[in-house]
Amino acid sequence: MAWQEIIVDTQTEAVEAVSNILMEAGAEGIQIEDAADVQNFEPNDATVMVDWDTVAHLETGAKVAGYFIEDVNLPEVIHDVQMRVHGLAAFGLDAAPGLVHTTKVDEENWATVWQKYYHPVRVTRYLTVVPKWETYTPADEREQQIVLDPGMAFGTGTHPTTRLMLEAEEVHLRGGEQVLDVGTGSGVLSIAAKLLGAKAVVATDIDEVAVRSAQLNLDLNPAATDIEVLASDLLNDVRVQQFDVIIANMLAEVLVPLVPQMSAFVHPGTKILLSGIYFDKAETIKQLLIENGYQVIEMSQLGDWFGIVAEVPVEDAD
Ligand SMILES: C[S@@+](CC[C@H](N)C(=O)[O-])C[C@H]1O[C@@H](n2cnc3c(N)ncnc32)[C@H](O)[C@@H]1O
Repeated sequence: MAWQEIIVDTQTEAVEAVSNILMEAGAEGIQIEDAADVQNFEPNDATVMVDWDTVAHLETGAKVAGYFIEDVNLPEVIHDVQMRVHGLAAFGLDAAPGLVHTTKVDEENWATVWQKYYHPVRVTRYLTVVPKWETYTPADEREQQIVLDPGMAFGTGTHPTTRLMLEAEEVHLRGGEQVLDVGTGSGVLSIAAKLLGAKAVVATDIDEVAVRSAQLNLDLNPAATDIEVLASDLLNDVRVQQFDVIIANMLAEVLVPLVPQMSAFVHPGTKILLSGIYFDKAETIKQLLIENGYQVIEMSQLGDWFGIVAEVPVEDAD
């Protein structure tokens, strides 16, 4: 059996909490390397003397590695682990630097590993995510299919943060909208927007792998026309225009600079659909929206994750 290794660079005091996070994320085993173990090492009668100059060890901090079975959805698990490690500060634990990385995954074999485990999922009332190698017959004529090759990008449609956004799109899109999808990942939310009647979509991602993966997924969906995918850090490379709907499923740390930047891209009535918000950041993002002139109209929760829908207020006609 092959294993995926997810490693968190952290501090001694956070080792136990990070180990718990990795176990809760599905790790089958944990390995800890802690500089403090070397510093506090006291040989006793039963210990052979260790010459630390000749043994590879950490000089500072700690590394916690979790071992996951090969079918794990790596981008989604990494995202979860990253969020929860960042969240430790709220409990007074210093987990810095809190970097999450993996041992190299062979991109060639990635999809083959997936195919055994990845099947159609009806994510919302009308939207079903179907892997590209499956032939699927919808249960009724209202059910729409988003065909995806999961590749290396985040967004198979089943992660709670993506589900919150798909549900929000289903509720708030009316048809004919110009949509901006920031941090498109696999492109899942852009494809959904088109299936729900959007006129055109601009989809961005900072990650070139995601940009390529989104483009490949658009090509699998006949409805995914008029979607422009571009590489951009937040909105830096997006041509200024006014969108009717802006969607972003990203960590709160990334939403914080995004919210003020959106002001140049909205008009009265523009809807903002945000997700990727871990529960302890929901109030911060809500207040940030209010400070930037938005009216928060909906907050939804799935497990530990929040979605927020806000709107640019429309002036009263009288
Ligand atoms: C949680 S995933 C969301 C993917 C997909 N939209 C979904 O809902 O499933 C967040 C995405 O945002 C992208 N991202 C992170 N920081 C970004 C930034 N500063 N600018 C643009 N995209 C960014 C990541 O590469 C990733 O693809």
